Amino acid sequence: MADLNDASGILGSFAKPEKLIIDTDPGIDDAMAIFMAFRSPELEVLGLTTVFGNVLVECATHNALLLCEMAGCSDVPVAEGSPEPLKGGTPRVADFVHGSNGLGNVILPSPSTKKVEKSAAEFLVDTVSQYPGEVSILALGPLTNLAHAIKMDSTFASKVKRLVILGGAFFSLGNVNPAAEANIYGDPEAADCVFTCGANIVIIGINITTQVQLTDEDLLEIRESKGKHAQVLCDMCKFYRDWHVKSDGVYGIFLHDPVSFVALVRPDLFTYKSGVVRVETQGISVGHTLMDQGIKKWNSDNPWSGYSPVSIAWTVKVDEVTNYVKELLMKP
Ligand SMILES: O=c1[nH]c(=O)c2ncn([C@@H]3O[C@H](CO)[C@@H](O)[C@H]3O)c2[nH]1
Repeated sequence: MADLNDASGILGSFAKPEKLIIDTDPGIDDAMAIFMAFRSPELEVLGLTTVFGNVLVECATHNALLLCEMAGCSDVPVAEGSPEPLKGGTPRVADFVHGSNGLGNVILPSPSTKKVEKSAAEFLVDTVSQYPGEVSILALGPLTNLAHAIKMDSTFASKVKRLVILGGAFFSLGNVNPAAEANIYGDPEAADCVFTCGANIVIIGINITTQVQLTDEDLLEIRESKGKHAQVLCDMCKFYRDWHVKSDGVYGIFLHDPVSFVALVRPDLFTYKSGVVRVETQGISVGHTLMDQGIKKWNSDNPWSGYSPVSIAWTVKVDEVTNYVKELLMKP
């Protein structure tokens, strides 16, 4: 497994950018992470795949196309993914966090491009097969598309370079309820499938992402900067910020998706623990993520036994990650 604390592989050479697919449900903090990825020369964004989550999947696709266009990257393919969780039923959406259009109710033009014909799972499987061992995936929403890809191609997991996931709350409170974080709660069966698939996985939980915030002062500084997308992002963030005041008493925003993006490009700014992670799929704690850290030798097998370990972010260099996000958002 790659040494997560060694960033030299990705940062040492700009000669060969790392191939990346972003699986996303944009979403205001998704928009930030997507813009950040497009502004990072060490990455080559091969495509966006969309999923329900912060918004319905049709809205996620609309927003993904629009964000690509705003970034000047309208040639980047967008493949629409799952409208519902693996087991079916009405998807849970978080319009109370992101506004009814997912982008803070900011009025924006419609995209002029269209989604590709392939489904998200087909796009993931085909692209990863085209470049085995070379494509990383940044997963910012419920893990339904990835679970479909794993079920579609039994070699998918072994061919993904790195899978960096925003999801879960490790040994801390969720944000849907005390047990569960929104992305995992949105499709717990998919999350359990992905976490146990054997891929090279790094999970960034909200126990990490809630430590990294932009204050109202930071948002003002970004708005007044010459950052390429600073104005529009700050407009979107008004709605998101008001939710944080109401929900968490925070006069600012949590940087969930941007922090996960930073973990992709600057893994050295985090420490990690390795262990098997399972997801509760029933009962009052549905969506709860629980890691066996391997500290205890169990007397008998349990539902964690026999699966490959994943890495979960354990600590974060808060100031350095915050500054990394700010600098990228303020880049002209
Ligand atoms: O349902 C939600 N409730 C929240 O409080 C909340 N805060 C942020 N989010 C979104 O869900 C992911 C993190 O759990 C990110 O995509 C946030 O935008 C939330 N979703």
